[in-house]
Amino acid sequence: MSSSPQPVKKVPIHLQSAQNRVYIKNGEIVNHDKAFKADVYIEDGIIKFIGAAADITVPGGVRTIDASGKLILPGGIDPHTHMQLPFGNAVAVDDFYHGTKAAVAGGTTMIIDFVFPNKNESILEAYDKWRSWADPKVCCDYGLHVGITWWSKSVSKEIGILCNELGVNSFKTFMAYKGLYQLNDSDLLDVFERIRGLNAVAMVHAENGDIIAKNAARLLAEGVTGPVGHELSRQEEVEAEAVHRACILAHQVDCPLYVVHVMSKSAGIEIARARQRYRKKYIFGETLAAALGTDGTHYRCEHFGHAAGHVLSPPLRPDKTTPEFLMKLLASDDLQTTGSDNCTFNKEQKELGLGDFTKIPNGVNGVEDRMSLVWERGVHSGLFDPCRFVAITSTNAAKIFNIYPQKGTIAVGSDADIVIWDPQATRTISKDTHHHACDFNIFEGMTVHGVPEYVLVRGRVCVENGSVRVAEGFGRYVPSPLRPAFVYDSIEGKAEAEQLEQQNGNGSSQIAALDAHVSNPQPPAVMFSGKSIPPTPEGSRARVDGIRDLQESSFSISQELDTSAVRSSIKVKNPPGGKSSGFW
Ligand SMILES: NC(=O)NCCC(=O)O
Ligand SMILES: [Zn+2]
Ligand SMILES: [Zn+2]
Repeated sequence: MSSSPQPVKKVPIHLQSAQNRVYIKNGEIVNHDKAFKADVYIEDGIIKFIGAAADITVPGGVRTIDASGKLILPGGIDPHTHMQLPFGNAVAVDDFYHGTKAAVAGGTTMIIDFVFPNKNESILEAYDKWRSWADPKVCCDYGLHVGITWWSKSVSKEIGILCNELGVNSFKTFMAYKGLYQLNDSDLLDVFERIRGLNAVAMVHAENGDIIAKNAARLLAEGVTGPVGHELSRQEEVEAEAVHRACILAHQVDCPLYVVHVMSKSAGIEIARARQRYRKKYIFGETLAAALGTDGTHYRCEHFGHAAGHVLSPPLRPDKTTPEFLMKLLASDDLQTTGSDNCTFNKEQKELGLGDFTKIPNGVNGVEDRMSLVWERGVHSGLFDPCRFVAITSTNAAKIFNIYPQKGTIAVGSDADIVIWDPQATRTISKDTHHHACDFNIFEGMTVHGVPEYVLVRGRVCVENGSVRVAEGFGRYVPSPLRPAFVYDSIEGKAEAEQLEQQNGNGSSQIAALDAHVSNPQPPAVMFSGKSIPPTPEGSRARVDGIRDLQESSFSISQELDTSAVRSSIKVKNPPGGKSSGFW
């Protein structure tokens, strides 16, 4: 990270009115590629000037914010939310108002939500429905991915319309939720091929839905009905197998693939391996605030509400070293983004799954706490620097979904989505003080460093010293154009690279290179403001050991879990009478 000043031009700006005009002085700008001291001037929601105070004339009356000792960051982009999602018999309680208010309170200034069409529903109609829910309520800008929850010629045609006319460039497929959204391999191949043909981006929920359905039925029959059954039915090899298969399916048809919610070490390793195999092309991996900030031991809590409050898919892992392992994969660019999968249900809604874990509505909070959590566990703990923090909380998502540099950077001409970040301040997370509509917080009681002192959404000051003043409907829909250069430029160099490889006849050396990489990960250079933040030696060792363990005995972690001990400790409430119709 350099601290080089930007080249500056004298910009004579003479302002008549203070409206929509903000001047931020004395802060340190942190982008994904560099950090430097400079002032920022904003007009009508756009960054107009970055440079030294001496190079700008700011008249009185303009709103001035003194950012001395603070960092000026691009607002967070959460690429994975589900506001007011209908899921089974419940609707997520964070609607587009409460959800985006919570986002802004935590320093996230854009979300990308998911349209989930029902089976046989037109995906265009579903898109319109989501727009009609979101547009009047969003407090910050938003984009949409669309779920390919079923497959037909009409869906294929409508994908083209979404891409060419409606600003959607990313489509989520499901290898889980059998009988609901799950596609088979043949359909997945067709969907990936169609997406590739449009220069769009495929996304995948990678868990093997057939295995999950079988395991869930067996566990229920054995009397394991509580939330622990959720994780037992979909242990990490079930996730890793699907990640592996999805990467190969996508590669077969040359389609870029973004794997959402990577929740386990084994799945993370599969992404790292695929990225090595394909030379960083095709495959991108996202993990979640939940996976970085807590773990699956909560499923063993005997209070149903507490355990069910942590249920999401794929589940949190009971292995307590998983969060740090995933954080290190983010540090080494084996994973690229962090989302929240914010999809919140109240205790009463979670109780739909009393007596049958497959009926617990899936989802947790995270949109408000994602930024602070990643700061705490990534930067504050010394694993990576603030530039990498910006990359994995904002810039990489903007690049992958092709909204960069409008979003994801502090630059002249970019939207003024800005967070003034106090890296030393702390806050303690609680359901009693959060801005979500839900009555539970999976990070309850955690104290985190890194607090957004000010948050500007397109130039509008929405957070100021702890007070959150958002405007319902202020946010706008942000279209995502086709062919993200960040994704497609590298893919299109593929033929050349493969030719070279064939000439060198070095197929097997790829594996050797991968093994060298994963057993000897290179810690990133951690420099900030001229100070070196060394990665903890214990941490590095833990990562190496973790990867070696995984390599020595494939998927050993999930097998080690003593399920018989868990089963005998579960109280059976309302054993199910018949076949479950839960979320498989
Ligand atoms: N993740 C989760 O449990 N709920 C939301 C739906 C999904 O992302 O699969
Ligand atoms: Zn999913
Ligand atoms: Zn999700």
